Amino acid sequence: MSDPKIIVALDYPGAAPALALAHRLSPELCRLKVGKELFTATGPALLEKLMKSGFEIFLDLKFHDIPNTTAQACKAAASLGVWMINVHALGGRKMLEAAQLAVSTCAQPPKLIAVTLLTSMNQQDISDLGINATPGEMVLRLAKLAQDSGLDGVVCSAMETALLRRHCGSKFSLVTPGIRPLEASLDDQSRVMTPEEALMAGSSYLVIGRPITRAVDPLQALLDINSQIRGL
Ligand SMILES: O=c1ccn([C@@H]2O[C@H](COP(=O)(O)O)[C@@H](O)[C@H]2O)c(=O)[nH]1
Repeated sequence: MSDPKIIVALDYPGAAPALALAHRLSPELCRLKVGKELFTATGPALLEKLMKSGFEIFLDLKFHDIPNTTAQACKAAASLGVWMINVHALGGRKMLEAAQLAVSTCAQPPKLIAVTLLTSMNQQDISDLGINATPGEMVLRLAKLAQDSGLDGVVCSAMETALLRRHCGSKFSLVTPGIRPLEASLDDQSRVMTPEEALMAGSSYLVIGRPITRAVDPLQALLDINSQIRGL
């Protein structure tokens, strides 16, 4: 089976545009991400349709709550048959361990990863929270916590990928949004890298939304990026 590196973020308000795009793409070229907007609008029914078309799904709901609530939410998400789910590392060790335990008891456990520091955030945003650390220091600390808690990987920016590869090893999944091809608009992202830079630094998977979904020809945009990263 192929292991496409690109995860296309289906950030749409409803099922119709998401399915229209999915029908133009193919599971050999990409995986798909369903996030808060689309899942809140459509629920599990859309996931079933996408999975029937052969796509592996990253269900990006970023659970962050007390341990019991997060664990039960992870169990419910895992039962949907998706490839990967996530929680916020800032929920802390007890929450992460509870989530991991809940997922591990499922018949077909999805990958479980933790969001470290959102790729939209920069040094000023961290300082505003009263945290005295650089993005790299904060991401490393949260990634180690996620790894110690038994998770499969983290969401980070590709700017931290090389650092995390050194400290967390080659098997830890590093899933990186904030990917922007050269000359693409940054939109609301702060810590960004190009697809080639991210994979050369050691990213496992690249989450890409608007540079593909808002392209005049989304399939061509995906094919272009796949050809830029071929062999990396
Ligand atoms: O730190 C994070 C965590 C999640 N995301 C999600 O990834 C995509 C990125 O979309 P673009 O259009 O390529 O900016 C989006 O669904 C976010 O919710 C993230 O960007 N950063």
